[in-house]
Amino acid sequence: MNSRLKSFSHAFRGLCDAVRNETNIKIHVIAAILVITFGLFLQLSSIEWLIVLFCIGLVISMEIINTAIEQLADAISTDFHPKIKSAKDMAAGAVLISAIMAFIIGLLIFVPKLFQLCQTQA
Ligand SMILES: Nc1ncnc2c1ncn2[C@@H]1O[C@H](COP(=O)(O)OP(=O)(O)OP(=O)(O)O)[C@@H](O)[C@H]1O
Repeated sequence: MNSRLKSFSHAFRGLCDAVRNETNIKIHVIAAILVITFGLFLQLSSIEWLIVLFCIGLVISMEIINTAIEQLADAISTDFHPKIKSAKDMAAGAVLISAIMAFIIGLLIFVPKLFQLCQTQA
């Protein structure tokens, strides 16, 4: 197989493994499907779609990197090690920041749209 195609298939296998085995990633994927459905219903503008899709991609990517770091750390040692603690906590912190930012951005985009919808219905 062409080496580029091989790298792509490894990446795709990693993605499938992550979604199949990691509960947190499953939750993020379900949340992403709900947000996209809601976005279609509220007819987001192009720029709003760009921001929403970027946030979804960022949070899921961060969660996958966090899982990869956890697995790598566990493969090295499951004994307590301050550096492993620090690495795992930092990776979890990165997920937390991206999720909080995505949540705030989601509120800024969706709440005014919902108010608009309620006003037009009233
Ligand atoms: N080998 C270790 N040495 C030191 N601290 C560790 C070690 N393994 C885990 N920890 C600590 O325990 C926390 C939880 O680690 P764990 O690997 O269980 O991830 P988790 O929070 O269960 O992640 P997830 O829910 O995404 O699977 C880490 O953030 C870290 O603070």
